[in-house]
Amino acid sequence: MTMNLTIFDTTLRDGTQGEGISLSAEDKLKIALKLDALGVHYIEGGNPGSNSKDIEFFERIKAYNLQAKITAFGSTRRKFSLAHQDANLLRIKESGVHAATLVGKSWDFHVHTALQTTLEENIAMVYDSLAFLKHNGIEAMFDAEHFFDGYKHNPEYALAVLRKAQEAGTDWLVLCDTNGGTLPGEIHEIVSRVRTELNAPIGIHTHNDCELAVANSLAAIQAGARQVQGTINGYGERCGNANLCSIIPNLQLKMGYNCLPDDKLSLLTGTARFVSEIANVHMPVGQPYVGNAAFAHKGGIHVSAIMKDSKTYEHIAPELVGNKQRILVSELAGQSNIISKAQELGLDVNANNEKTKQIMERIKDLEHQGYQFEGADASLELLLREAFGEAEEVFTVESFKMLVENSQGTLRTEAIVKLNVGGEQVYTAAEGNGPVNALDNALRKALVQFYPKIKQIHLSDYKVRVIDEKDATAAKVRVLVESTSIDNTWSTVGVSSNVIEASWEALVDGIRYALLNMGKLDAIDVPVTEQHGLVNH
Ligand SMILES: CC(=O)SCCNC(=O)CCNC(=O)[C@H](O)C(C)(C)COP(=O)(O)OP(=O)(O)OC[C@H]1O[C@@H](n2cnc3c(N)ncnc32)[C@H](O)[C@@H]1OP(=O)(O)O
Ligand SMILES: CC(=O)C(=O)O
Repeated sequence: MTMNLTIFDTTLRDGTQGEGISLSAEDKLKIALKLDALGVHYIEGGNPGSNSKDIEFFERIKAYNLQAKITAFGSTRRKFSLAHQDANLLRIKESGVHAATLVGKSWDFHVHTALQTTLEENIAMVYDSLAFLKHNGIEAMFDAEHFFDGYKHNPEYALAVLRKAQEAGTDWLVLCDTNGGTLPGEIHEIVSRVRTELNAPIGIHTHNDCELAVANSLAAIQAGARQVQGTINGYGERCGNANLCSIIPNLQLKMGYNCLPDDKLSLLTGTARFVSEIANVHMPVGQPYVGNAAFAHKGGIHVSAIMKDSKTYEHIAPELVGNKQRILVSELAGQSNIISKAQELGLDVNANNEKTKQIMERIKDLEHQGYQFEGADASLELLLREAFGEAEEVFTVESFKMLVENSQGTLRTEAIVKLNVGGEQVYTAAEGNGPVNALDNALRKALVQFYPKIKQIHLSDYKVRVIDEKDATAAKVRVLVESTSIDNTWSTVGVSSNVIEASWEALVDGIRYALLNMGKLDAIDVPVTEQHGLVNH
């Protein structure tokens, strides 16, 4: 029979202890709803004894009928005080949660150094605080902080703390590798020993300081732990917490445990990206399972095999976790990459096609010159469509000119562009707060009368990279431009030893791509004005 595991998400508590992560009560609500939809069992919402934002979260979340249990976090009572008078424990009770986690010391060194109290007083703090929760009808989890370090230094004391927590009626004993320095073999051995000594169900909470948080969580489960604590995308203090986006599919797809209902696992990628968006933290492309490149194939040999059977280079079907396969085209491409990409675009292509070989050579040559198409999907599409004769000529560029003038301390930048749109010549001038902005404005101004929909497009990112640094200011640069419309984002690339020219190339490709994809015809409904052929200012 498949074993059920309990997934405890602490993105909203331990995740926010990660550098650069700050969530408002509103952000926390949105993430909690997403986590609930994913099917996790516990959502640790924060620390009501810490700040009013968390108190607000616990108040507002009551309006929702969630499947997951919302839990509050706090620590054991302060030394030499009474649990029922402890401000932090009272805040937990007042938050109205039905489940709470208390962190307490299990390493004698910490008791002496951080708490500066006696080993006996710490044990009393653990007992009193957990008993307080139970007395108030709250499900209690004990996060035994630094348990593995504590066990290695003084196993009798570490186990005595757990025994006392169990005696207080604790529902879960959660063993924490707080400093993240323990190895998987040690975790397995220590969890196994704890299981022989105590009856309460065991949970695991690990940190990623040795890049082992996921491995350590799996080792604990193999040794009999039944609850895993972690965060979405591994956010957390220092190097982060255990990444649930890796732990859950490993446990469910590889080790045969039940973590989430089967139909929910496919929500994992969407959840990871949603949380990264709200937290405003860029996701590493290569993040396992849920990253953009987790199932992206670049090497020609890989793509050739993938086209025969995806299993040749994919450890699972990406759809199981809600991700998708991507084929990248670069100088490492073989014909298979081009064929696959072209097929995706609906172009008529086959391996015997001489054109495919020519395009491959052209892409390799352009990459050699400094272009990079794996990050410029739209430029690649234009290149392929042009090569297959399927790109309509929406406009051609006749010339452009830049003027940068410093007049009495005021900098003025103006761009003038000359285009040919359907046989008609258009000159436009526009100012901008810099050369790229001026070029962008002039280009749009020239085209908007033919294609009003370009008003919906804006430039959302602009990156410049120097390609051969040794040539200093004469070096070639690669410009990547990201453009966005209401429901789409695309990237284009330009390369030149002149940053203006590289930017112009990327800008023009960005607009051309948009016009081809929006459908040129639905834009011609605007009457042609007498302004055509004039210089607009
Ligand atoms: C491993 C973990 O991740 S544990 C969770 C860590 N998370 C956080 O700290 C975030 C939220 N924390 C906070 O908002 C604040 O630290 C608060 C509100 C909890 C406490 O704030 P303050 O009262 O100003 O104390 P401060 O943060 O400076 O120091 C912590 C105090 O708690 C004591 N303490 C630490 N752990 C425990 C514990 N398990 N049980 C009881 N007291 C503890 C410390 O000894 C220290 O007391 P001292 O001031 O007498 O030396
Ligand atoms: C409780 C906790 O976050 C830790 O020990 O790491």
